[in-house]
Amino acid sequence: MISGTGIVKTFRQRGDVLGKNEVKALRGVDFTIPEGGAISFIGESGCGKTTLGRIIAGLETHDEGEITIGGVAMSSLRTRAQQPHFRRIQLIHQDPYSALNPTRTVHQALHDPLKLRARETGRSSQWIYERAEELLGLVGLDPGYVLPRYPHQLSGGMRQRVVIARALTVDPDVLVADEAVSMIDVSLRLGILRLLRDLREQLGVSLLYITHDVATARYIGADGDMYVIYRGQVVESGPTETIINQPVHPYTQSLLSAIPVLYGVEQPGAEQVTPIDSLTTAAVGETVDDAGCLFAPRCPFRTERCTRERPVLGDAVPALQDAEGRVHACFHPIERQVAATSVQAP
Ligand SMILES: Nc1ncnc2c1ncn2[C@@H]1O[C@H](COP(=O)(O)OP(=O)(O)OP(=O)(O)O)[C@@H](O)[C@H]1O
Repeated sequence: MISGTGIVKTFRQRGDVLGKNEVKALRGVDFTIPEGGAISFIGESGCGKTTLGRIIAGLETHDEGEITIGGVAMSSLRTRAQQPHFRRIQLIHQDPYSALNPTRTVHQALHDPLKLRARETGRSSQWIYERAEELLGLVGLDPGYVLPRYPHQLSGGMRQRVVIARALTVDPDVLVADEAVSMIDVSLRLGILRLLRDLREQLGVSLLYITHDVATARYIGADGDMYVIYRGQVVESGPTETIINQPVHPYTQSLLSAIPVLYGVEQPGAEQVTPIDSLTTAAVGETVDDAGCLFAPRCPFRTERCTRERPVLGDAVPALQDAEGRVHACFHPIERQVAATSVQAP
């Protein structure tokens, strides 16, 4: 199990002593990735989800908080000693082309990490070749075809499968998929999502799925938890199906109201919330950063209290965690029917 508590990250520009241009990317985030489970971080661009994914994968430092991997608190270790722990968490980037070295064939891309793995586990060089073929087979590629090829000779979907195969060379416990299908041709996306789900089933690897897209998050982690992030704060979290079917935070409701219609003729629930995208960014700029709910300037249900006080996840009214296992940071949590519902075609 991997967990994080109170993760804070602020980006500061060099020389910005007064912190005038600092960006509060994460404001005290808690999360748990259960063994073999699938969770998702969801939110609009800039909310901090990529930064959180990078911190979890050990690719970015954080200012406050603790990451615990398999019961070991990372703050108790020196950077070098943290590396084998973070290696158990592999990040899959959204752009498979930039993730692969264009001057190296697939064979070369897999050979180096496998050679290291062979050394660690006392295996032969023959094993390296066999394992490369096995991993490519596992991600649905024909080793004979892809091994001698360079990234540019493969489709976007194939490249992403190679990136996933490379991540698997170290036998990870967790795959962090950051918008893993957003730069892939639409027709190939479902195949990659299905592959991630299959890998979880076959290998028992946990998935952390980072996205702005509710539908794919649901596909990947319907049985896991969803964390809705707004401006660096988790505003609602809990079982994915509960969050999608009975969201209580107005931001989650806005995200869900904005889901495109998927099947046949559908209409949004009667209580649809104004999709936040239709609000101006000027409204966002009105947020007073040190007080009040971060979502208040865009919230159609805000009250005077919301502009004065900041609700904390789990502390807000009512009690800590409701019967559905969901926590939220809102003073006025009300279930609203916002997701699209099926209606009869005329
Ligand atoms: N290296 C950096 N230096 C300064 N600011 C950064 C840096 N990385 C991220 N940020 C800022 O931190 C905030 C969170 O960024 P992050 O990339 O984590 O968001 P995101 O939700 O993943 O967005 P996207 O989906 O667009 O990648 C943003 O305001 C971003 O501009």
